[in-house]
Amino acid sequence: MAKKSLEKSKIKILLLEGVHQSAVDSFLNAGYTNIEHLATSLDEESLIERIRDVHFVGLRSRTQLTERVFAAAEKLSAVGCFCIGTNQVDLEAALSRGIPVFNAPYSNTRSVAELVLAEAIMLLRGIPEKSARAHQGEWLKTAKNSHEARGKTLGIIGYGNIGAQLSVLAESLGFNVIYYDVVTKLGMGNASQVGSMEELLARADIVTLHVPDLPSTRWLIGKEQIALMKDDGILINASRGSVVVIDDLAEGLREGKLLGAAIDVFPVEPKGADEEFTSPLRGLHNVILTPHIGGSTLEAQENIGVEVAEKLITYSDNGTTITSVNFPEVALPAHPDKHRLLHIHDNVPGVLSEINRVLSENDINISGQYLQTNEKVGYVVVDVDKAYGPQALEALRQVEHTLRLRVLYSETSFQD
Ligand SMILES: NC(=O)c1ccc[n+]([C@@H]2O[C@H](COP(=O)([O-])OP(=O)(O)OC[C@H]3O[C@@H](n4cnc5c(N)ncnc54)[C@H](O)[C@@H]3O)[C@@H](O)[C@H]2O)c1
Ligand SMILES: O=C(O)CC[C@@H](O)C(=O)O
Repeated sequence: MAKKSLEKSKIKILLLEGVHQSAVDSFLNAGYTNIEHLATSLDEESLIERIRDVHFVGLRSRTQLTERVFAAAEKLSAVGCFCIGTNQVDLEAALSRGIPVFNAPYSNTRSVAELVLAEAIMLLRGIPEKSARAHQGEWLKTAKNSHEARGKTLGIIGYGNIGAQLSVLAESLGFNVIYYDVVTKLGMGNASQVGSMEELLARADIVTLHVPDLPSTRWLIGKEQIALMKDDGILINASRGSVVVIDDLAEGLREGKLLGAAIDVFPVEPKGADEEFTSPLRGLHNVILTPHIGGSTLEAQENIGVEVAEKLITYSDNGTTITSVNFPEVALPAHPDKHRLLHIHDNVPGVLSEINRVLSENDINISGQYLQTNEKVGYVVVDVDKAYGPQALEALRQVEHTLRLRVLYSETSFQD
């Protein structure tokens, strides 16, 4: 049989938004040399043009991978989000085309936790206003509204990877930590879970948000919730811009209900450095505004680059989908001297037996078979140890409900 593998140098990788060089190096070290590395994101139209011949795309939080983009991405095999959040990707559109999406769930969590802790202390001391005044030549030397962190109550909403890590750091500084999560979770150290968000809002001196962007977390904190917070409370949001009603927060700050706030994420964020950032929070004293940089440290970005590139490389070379956020997860062994067929299909009864019928009719011997499904998609991986003709692959593609068939030649991957 003629060798069908696409040379790795022909597999096109598009990396957007200044993904760290460590990602590029990982691809190069794995033999993938056809890499386009852009410092910015692309708008939908530009992306539609650029993505047509791309096999793997890497992005951060700014690039929107919409249904229209996926429809144009005929060769796309997988998506790498070089960050935690995946709300910028239409995961359903990806899944319905048999495209797994990967992210980096841990690599920047420490960076966010450190920033939030620093902001909590700065806000407790009124530093944003004092610093701004000093820059203007004023000397605001006062202890008014200035507090130690020791003994204050930090309320964490969303006790996941970031929330739990913050909890440990905060306790070591003397904060009492309480948290609210929709899932019952064991607290780190002496931190204790409270039964409702309302209870947390009423008890915490500082409320910090670490929930994902979900329909249930949209506008979680608005006028009503701010009213429940302590007078002179502090609100920190480094999760997603859709979680806080910014106009309500601005009102709470202007009216003096809240002592301060630190906001890293916004309902609408500038697409790039040349677009003006607008927000009703601009100009308010004791408010720290940061341009979505909670996870933007060199350490985190370098680790993320390696982590996500490795996931894409492993999927390309071997078919493994472990930790994909939208796809059935399969951990696969190496496949020396075997061809590996990756069959992705709608999860309906009968597809597996149909695949095996085609293999049997084409006299293809199966040396290993793996199957995993989620509610929408089935992922069948078959290692075969016998040469086969193009008609067998075509017959597999013709199996009803097939979304995609990829073939990995023994050592190199073949994109189809
Ligand atoms: N600012 C940044 O640069 C930056 C960097 C990294 C992550 N993030 C964002 O931070 C957030 C948290 O990330 P993570 O890695 O800790 O996520 P995670 O998935 O590990 O934890 C989220 C937690 O929120 C809980 N949760 C879900 N809905 C909830 C609700 N309605 N009320 C209370 N708890 C709820 C979940 O049960 C989970 O424990 C995400 O939105 C992520 O995108 C932002
Ligand atoms: O790096 C980014 O653009 C996103 C950072 C953060 O929001 C994440 O989801 O990890």
